[in-house]
Amino acid sequence: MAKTILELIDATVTVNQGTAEEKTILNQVNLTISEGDFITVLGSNGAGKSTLFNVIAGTLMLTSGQILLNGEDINKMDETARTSFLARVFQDPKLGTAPRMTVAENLLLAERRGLTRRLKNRGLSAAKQAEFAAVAATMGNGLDTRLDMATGDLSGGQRQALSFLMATRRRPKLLLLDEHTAALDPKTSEQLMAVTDQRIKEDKLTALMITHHLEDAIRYGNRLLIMNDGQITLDVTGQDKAQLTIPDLLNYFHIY
Ligand SMILES: Nc1ncnc2c1ncn2[C@@H]1O[C@H](COP(=O)(O)OP(=O)(O)OP(=O)(O)O)[C@@H](O)[C@H]1O
Repeated sequence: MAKTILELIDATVTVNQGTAEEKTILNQVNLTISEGDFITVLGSNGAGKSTLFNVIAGTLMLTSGQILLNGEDINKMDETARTSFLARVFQDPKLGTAPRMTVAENLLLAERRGLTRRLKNRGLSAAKQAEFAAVAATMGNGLDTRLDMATGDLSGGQRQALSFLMATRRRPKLLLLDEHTAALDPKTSEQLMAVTDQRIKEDKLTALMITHHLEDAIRYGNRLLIMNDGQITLDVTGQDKAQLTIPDLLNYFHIY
């Protein structure tokens, strides 16, 4: 059996406590994530999907319940500390890359995050440049020919491909994809999705991906969650997931 990497136990977040706006936005969620899981996450607007990611990433603290990484309570670990094992890609291509730095410099930054200053300040060698060109070429969108271009001048698709490369460069133990293809045109979105799937499989990454594309949620990953009103209302894996159809999913949405 695959090893458990992350566990949420009765995870609850209540905002605006003690006021008229008090609301429980994550409601006693229990979730066990195994190493190598690729979990697609569906749910209507406001269902709590980003809240779930925020709790895992440490941008939101639990009001009650527990979050365990390899069995250790990390509820008090802040967002910065969690970047040692976790990376996140957002919907907006502008997040996650520094616009005035070149593509190669951004990649170098991602690779050296958390290292000592001496190592960080090492220049960009020809060998490194060649390595980055090879990595960027795997994205299949011309990013490899733009290594010296300021990131702010890239197309949205190229910039999002760079964000994805930066997030996966150091093989995070946990990868959170927060609608990372939603802002792209259909062809570019499909291309990034295929590369995402390939990278997750090849590097044996553990990943969660929020999406509103029902087709993608069924097609990719080994497990599918549906969230509604701060709770996980469907959690299917393996064959049960593979057999799901779009009408099945629509049916769940109508129920909730
Ligand atoms: N920090 C916060 N303070 C108050 N309310 C919040 C906070 N974060 C989220 N919410 C509320 O919690 C609910 C769930 O929000 P969340 O962003 O998790 O939904 P979502 O499923 O990601 O939706 P979408 O598909 O629209 O991105 C919403 O009603 C939202 O307004």
